Amino acid sequence: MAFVRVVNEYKRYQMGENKIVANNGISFDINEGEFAVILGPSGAGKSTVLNILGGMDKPDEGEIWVDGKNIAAYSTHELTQYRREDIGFVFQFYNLVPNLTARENLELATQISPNALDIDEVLESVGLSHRRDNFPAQLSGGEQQRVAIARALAKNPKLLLCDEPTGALDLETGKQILRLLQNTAHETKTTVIVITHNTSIASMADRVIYIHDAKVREIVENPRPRSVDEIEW
Ligand SMILES: Nc1ncnc2c1ncn2[C@@H]1O[C@H](COP(=O)(O)OP(=O)(O)OP(=O)(O)O)[C@@H](O)[C@H]1O
Repeated sequence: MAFVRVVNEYKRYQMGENKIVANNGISFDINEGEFAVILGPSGAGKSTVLNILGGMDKPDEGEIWVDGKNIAAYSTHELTQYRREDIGFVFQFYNLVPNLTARENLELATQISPNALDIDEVLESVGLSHRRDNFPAQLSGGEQQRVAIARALAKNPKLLLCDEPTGALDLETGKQILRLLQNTAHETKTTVIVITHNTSIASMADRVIYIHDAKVREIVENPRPRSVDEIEW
């Protein structure tokens, strides 16, 4: 079985009189160690999928298999543990704790995870050893996003989930972040899932899942993903 398998997943929101179908029978597979991109326009249902994969929300129907376990059937307690131990999350606006240094931000995250990696090694792997004692406000946007990625990776998660990770960055810095995420998947075998509406990223991915109007429209497997330097923006 694939490392991630989403089977016929539905999520609906009641908004007053209206029912919004955010995910309408979503199914896809992602293999371990893949750099996967979920692509679609605003409102297509991408964040809903990511939040469900991250255990922050539950589907109304369907199965969500991660590493052989159906998290859709998890209790609240099991989901809390899943979020703590198995999931690394990277957001568009970094969400670092402003009064903690880069290193302390990692320390905080690893305190709740039993599988944590060595913080200094992880900071080195994202090229930030020399900035470890700096506070977020003393770092550039790209450096802050690197700290956020390091913080997520330091937990040694099964899935690294990224919500528009380059959305707040300029082109060159965004490319560096994508390079880091692609390398992370291919070199450490961490499964990385990025949601974005930036179609340029598609050719870098091992797998692209196109979502439109709450449904999967197409899934493209890419046996020869490009490096970020080969991509036309
Ligand atoms: N908590 C919620 N309550 C009500 N409606 C919601 C909720 N979360 C999402 N929706 C709705 O579900 C639909 C899908 O939203 P979602 O955020 O998953 O899309 P998206 O593809 O991630 O969009 P974007 O790229 O703009 O973030 C939208 O119509 C949105 O308004």
